[in-house]
Amino acid sequence: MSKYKIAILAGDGIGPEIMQEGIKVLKVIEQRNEVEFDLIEAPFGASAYFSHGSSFPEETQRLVDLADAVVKGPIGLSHQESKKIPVDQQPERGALLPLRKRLNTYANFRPVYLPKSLAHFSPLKAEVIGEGIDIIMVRELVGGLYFGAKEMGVNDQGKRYVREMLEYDEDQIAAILHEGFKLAQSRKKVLHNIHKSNVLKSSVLWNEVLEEIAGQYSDVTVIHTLVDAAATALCLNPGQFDVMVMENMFGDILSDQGGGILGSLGLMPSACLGENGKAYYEPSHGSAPDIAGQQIANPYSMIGSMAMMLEYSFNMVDEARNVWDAMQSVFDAGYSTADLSKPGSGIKLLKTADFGDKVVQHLMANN
Ligand SMILES: NC(=O)c1ccc[n+]([C@@H]2O[C@H](COP(=O)([O-])OP(=O)(O)OC[C@H]3O[C@@H](n4cnc5c(N)ncnc54)[C@H](O)[C@@H]3O)[C@@H](O)[C@H]2O)c1
Ligand SMILES: CC(C)[C@H](C(=O)O)[C@@H](O)C(=O)O
Ligand SMILES: [Mg+2]
Repeated sequence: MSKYKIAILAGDGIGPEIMQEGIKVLKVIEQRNEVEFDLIEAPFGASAYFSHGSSFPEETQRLVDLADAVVKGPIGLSHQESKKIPVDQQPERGALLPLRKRLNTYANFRPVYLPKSLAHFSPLKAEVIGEGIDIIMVRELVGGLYFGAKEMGVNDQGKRYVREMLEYDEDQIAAILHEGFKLAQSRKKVLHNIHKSNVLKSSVLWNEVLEEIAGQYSDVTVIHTLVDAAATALCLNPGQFDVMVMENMFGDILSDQGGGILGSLGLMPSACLGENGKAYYEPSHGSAPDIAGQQIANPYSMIGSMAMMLEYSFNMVDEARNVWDAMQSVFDAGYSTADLSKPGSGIKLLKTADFGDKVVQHLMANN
């Protein structure tokens, strides 16, 4: 019997609601495999700030250090509410970025997936979706603008100013590019390198490093695309992309655009991987304060993140596949949550918990 300790950080907004559905799925996986999941909940995010005085309390820090994997719901407050917390202690700066740094999860895999049969979820025309969308965005997660030196103050002319640095060294760049190349090798052997070397020196170094290591992956074709052009191409012809590799900020923005072309951020799971098995799993989206507490959020992103954990942290590849298939079966049967079931769409509406229940039913049926 394998035993795994999983830190459960439910987070804010819709976090607890969608986490609940992911846990339902893990319980099923546990029942039918020689595996035991020790699920340990811990405070994290704005809710933790209010209850414990810190958005990443020490007890949670200790837990993520010893856990075999961490699953995390989205954190954060609405723009207005966030003013109740001092800027540096807000959960994005005070919890999420420190979690990424602590586990050194430099490689963030964000699948953007929509089979042809679900093209009606997308705001794009069926002919634009073509044979479907099947992209994995590989985002560098512990460098760049997010973690560079920052300074704010008043300059010699008495003007307030800010300076934040986009910093990378060659090892950080090589590490994420290797991830992109290896993934491309296991898929269509095409790597879209997303950059902005016409302006940013960071992209010039990025591309230099890419040229240096590309020889190790001679079976992979590299296609260079400027990030702004990539944004357009994602809307006009998403089918041209397979593996896209990019720095932190580009990946943040393009992955949300990925959710847009699918039809909902609720379809965006992700895996954040580091060295020596360190990993955490989270939806790509935020805490959705506009719909929190109403049981209308789509838990696909959270359940999908758990499927990625089964595959990457526990090597339970078949069960991960079963989870994806079960979610697909719910959609194929004509159901979805409110984000994808607009009035008149003909799609039968499910509450958050009902979606989780249906996934469980399909999983059990596929035993
Ligand atoms: N990794 C994270 O924890 C993370 C990621 C992004 C944003 N945030 C934080 O979340 C807060 C809200 O940010 P935002 O409103 O800009 O973005 P958001 O991703 O929370 O929401 C954007 C839109 O997508 C919808 N949406 C998101 N997830 C959904 C789901 N599972 N099902 C159905 N609809 C869904 C929301 O209702 C909203 O209309 C902010 O505090 C932000 O900093 C956290
Ligand atoms: C909340 C925020 C810090 C985070 C990011 O920008 O990385 C989020 O938008 C994401 O995409 O995970
Ligand atoms: Mg984002």
